[in-house]
Amino acid sequence: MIKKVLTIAGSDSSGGAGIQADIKTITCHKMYAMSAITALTAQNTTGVYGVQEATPEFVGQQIDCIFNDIRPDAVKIGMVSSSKIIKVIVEKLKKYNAESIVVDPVMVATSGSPLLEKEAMSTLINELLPMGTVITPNIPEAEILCGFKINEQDDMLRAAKKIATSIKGGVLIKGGHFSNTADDLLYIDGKEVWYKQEKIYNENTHGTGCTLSSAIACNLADGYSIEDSIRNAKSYITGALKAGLNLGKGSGPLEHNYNIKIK
Ligand SMILES: Nc1ncnc2c1ncn2[C@@H]1O[C@H](COP(=O)(O)OP(=O)(O)O)[C@@H](O)[C@H]1O
Ligand SMILES: Cc1ncc(COP(=O)(O)O)c(N)n1
Repeated sequence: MIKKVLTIAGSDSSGGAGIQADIKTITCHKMYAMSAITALTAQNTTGVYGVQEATPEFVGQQIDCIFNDIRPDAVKIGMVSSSKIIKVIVEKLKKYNAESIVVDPVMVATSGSPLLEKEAMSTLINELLPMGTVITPNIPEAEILCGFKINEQDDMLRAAKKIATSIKGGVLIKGGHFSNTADDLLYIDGKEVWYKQEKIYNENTHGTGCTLSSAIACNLADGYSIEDSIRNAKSYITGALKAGLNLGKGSGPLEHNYNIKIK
């Protein structure tokens, strides 16, 4: 039976991040993708130029339609922007007992544009992150969550341990923002697991976080453990970066379908 994966996130008009990256990733994993859109962004590889939020009621209505008809095997959550939207997502995920939830605490786009309202930060931290089977902050997001600067890998471990005190699930700190390495760290059940990867010299990293979190959700839907899901997802993102797609005037998108052979 085909696995079904839901993404709750924002739309990226340029197709590299957000809902579009998620649907491409899920489809490339040969799974069935569904979406609840939290916001429309007018965005391209150079920046975010406009945001039109969905109402919280409409976000809730989309989630109801999905769960009342085609129950997802895993859920990925990306851009959530406002406190009211986060609250409705939390309420619905609890109502439907959603499982295998990957929360990517999206705060700022790769281009530097904010994607989360300031007032929503505490709701994100106190209500949404604790629902995650695994959460996937990048270095700047992890710094906000732990309250100190992360300059090296020892700091990543200290940060993960601190963040894990208020989260039941796994904490994956992504190391893509370091200059020499792209090693990610999972901290789960008091154990650290490193996913080592040398840096690929490709400036086109628009949508890497969205893609990784969706790929983790796909692997969870397939029944892999959290540890193995991240290992497989890391291998997928590395391949998508290595494929070397070069589109747009700024930080371009990934080649999601690098491993698909139809023609
Ligand atoms: N240049 C790179 N080379 C190899 N892996 C990378 C590179 N940039 C990002 N990654 C990987 O992509 C994933 C997303 O990480 P990151 O870019 O840190 O997150 P975000 O997109 O949320 O800022 C991580 O697995 C990270 O290690
Ligand atoms: C709608 C939307 N959601 C998320 C991101 C973050 O993208 P990245 O994966 O590069 O951190 C984005 N740029 N746009």
